[in-house]
Amino acid sequence: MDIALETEASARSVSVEILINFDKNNVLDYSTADQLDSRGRAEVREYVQNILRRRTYLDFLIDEFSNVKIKEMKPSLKNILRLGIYDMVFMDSTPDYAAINESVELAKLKLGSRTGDLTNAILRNLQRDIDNLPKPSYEDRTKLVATTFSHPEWLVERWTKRFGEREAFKLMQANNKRPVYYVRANNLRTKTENFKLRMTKHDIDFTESDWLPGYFQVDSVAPFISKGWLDKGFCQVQDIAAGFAPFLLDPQPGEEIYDLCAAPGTKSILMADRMNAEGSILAVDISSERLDKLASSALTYHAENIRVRRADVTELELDEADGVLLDAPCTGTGVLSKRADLRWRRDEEGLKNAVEQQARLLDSAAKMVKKGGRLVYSTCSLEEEENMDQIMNFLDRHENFELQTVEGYVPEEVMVDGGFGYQTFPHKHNCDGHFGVLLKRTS
Ligand SMILES: C[S@@+](CC[C@H](N)C(=O)[O-])C[C@H]1O[C@@H](n2cnc3c(N)ncnc32)[C@H](O)[C@@H]1O
Repeated sequence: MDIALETEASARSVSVEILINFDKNNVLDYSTADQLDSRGRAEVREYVQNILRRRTYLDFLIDEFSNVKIKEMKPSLKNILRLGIYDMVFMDSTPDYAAINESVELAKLKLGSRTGDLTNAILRNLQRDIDNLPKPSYEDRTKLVATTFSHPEWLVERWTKRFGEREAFKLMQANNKRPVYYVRANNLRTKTENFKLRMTKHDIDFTESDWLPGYFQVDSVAPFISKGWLDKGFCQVQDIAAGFAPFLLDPQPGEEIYDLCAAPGTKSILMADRMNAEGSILAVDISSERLDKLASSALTYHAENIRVRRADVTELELDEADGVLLDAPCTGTGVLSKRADLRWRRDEEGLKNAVEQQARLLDSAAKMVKKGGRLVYSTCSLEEEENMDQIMNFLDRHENFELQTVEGYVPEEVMVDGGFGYQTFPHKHNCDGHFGVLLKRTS
């Protein structure tokens, strides 16, 4: 076997392991991919996210072409078939015979020759109908849509009710596409103009955004990894909508800034850049593992004004700062293209818990803002309870805060609520879904 094929074969096998673990434990753990080279690791992430983006539809196809129902299948067979069918239906670059052979070999290796034969039979059945695949035809509309677009039924119901069916379809379609990527030039290590020249010199295609300075939409982040530009701190991979919250806080050189819920730190680094690393950023997070990543990034990016503190924000007492960013933990329904796993890990109960946790975090964050100071609240959620409803409830509890306009900080097309907040949507704005507001402490 040549090296490329060998890498692909092991990437398939590792992907299946990761998907089995996800089915069993609801945890997406890529550590088994560490044994592969960088290309193999990238392939594993692609495979896993692609399968998770299409999971319900793939399971529907398995049931259509197999005599053994998916409910009765072992997790390993289920995931080998999902991967094989994904390749055959969605990947033009993999010939069907190769997808079938690889899947059969993997099934034999993991489950024995009889399961290899079963895999072969199911995939060959599908291959015969590949140009005329069956479509889900359930009477239950929610189930039909959930299967077609591979989203959980609770989200289908919620979004259809809120946006109407046509727009909900567009949103789900956007979630099932390959994500859009942006890189941001880090001016603490290079200058945006030099970074542009560097990309041009290395024949990297990019589109400079006119939404925020220093952001470039790119096809893939692979060249930035392979050329070592992330390790050298020349640029960060950061969705442009994730950049809005730090721009809204607008930290100035010399100010005292708290980044609560800061890890892994992409927004802290951006703020350090905006402050020219002058003044102070205290980056707080409850997770030491994620804070370690933040501390190491701060070194890489020359963000010398960042200090880190491990703490639960709801129990933290600090002096009042000029500006506080609360980038709260949330359901993440705005990032389901990049984090396809989240759609299977979230439910209505999780949404309720997130809302309660965000309210507690907001109340604590409010205590750390000095009079006249700013508080930015942001999420990567599309859900109103986590976003503007959350802020309205906060304002009911805190009369000494008022909403400020976001005009002048973010592009007009993403402004909501008369300019008192921003919200991006994957199907409308060609980026992840993020929400944010700017609050001022008045007394
Ligand atoms: C949305 S992520 C933050 C992303 C980060 N701002 C960035 O841009 O890289 C939310 C973070 O909140 C942290 N977190 C959750 N509950 C917390 C708490 N009670 N106190 C402090 N951090 C908490 C999580 O560990 C997680 O790192």
